[in-house]
Amino acid sequence: MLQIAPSILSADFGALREAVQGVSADADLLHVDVMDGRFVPNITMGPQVVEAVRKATDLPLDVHMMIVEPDRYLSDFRQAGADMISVHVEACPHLERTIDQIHQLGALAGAAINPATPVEMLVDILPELDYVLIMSVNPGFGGQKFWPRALEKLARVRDLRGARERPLIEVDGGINAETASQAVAHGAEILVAGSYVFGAEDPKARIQILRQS
Ligand SMILES: O=C(CO)[C@@H](O)[C@H](O)COP(=O)(O)O
Ligand SMILES: [Fe+2]
Repeated sequence: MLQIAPSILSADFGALREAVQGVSADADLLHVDVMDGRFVPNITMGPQVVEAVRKATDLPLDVHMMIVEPDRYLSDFRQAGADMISVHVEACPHLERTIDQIHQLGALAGAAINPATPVEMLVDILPELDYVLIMSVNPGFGGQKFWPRALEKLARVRDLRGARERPLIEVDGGINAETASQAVAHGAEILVAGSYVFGAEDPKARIQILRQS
């Protein structure tokens, strides 16, 4: 079943609780973008914000760590309420150990990859992953244009997975009604959408449109 994960990066931070509660009945997950100004050229939120969001909703929290040395913060984010944690392959020299740590903390573990990183980097770790996050923009900011070659990458992960049910395939960046349909046709099972959902007057309606992809 297709899962829709609104990204709070594009929500009104002055009214974050209301924004989160406004989508809680319609979304499947809530996506939280953690950026450190080093792995990506932007700084966003830390465990305190995750804790606040945790109190505002029962939705599973999907925390996307765009930081260097994510191992140092896994436990803090888990304690703050993260249910799913993805780390970037490009930031993890010992990815297997990092994925194992996420599992030991009791969360689902995902590996995220930038547009320029081939999905084949994941071949040997694939059976240990709960999900793969394919970036369809260069990470760092919301509101960017979908990178069409991400579609081939989605299809390649689906091929690599073969007959197994896991890892689930998540796509993140530039998702709207049109790109959502294309992504789903190429294997996406979790759609992250920030500006398309929270930039709209009626975020719930946008979630319903994505669900029809
Ligand atoms: O991880 C990121 C950006 O680095 C995303 O999760 C964005 O929040 C998606 O925003 P839109 O492209 O949907 O506006
Ligand atoms: Fe993200």
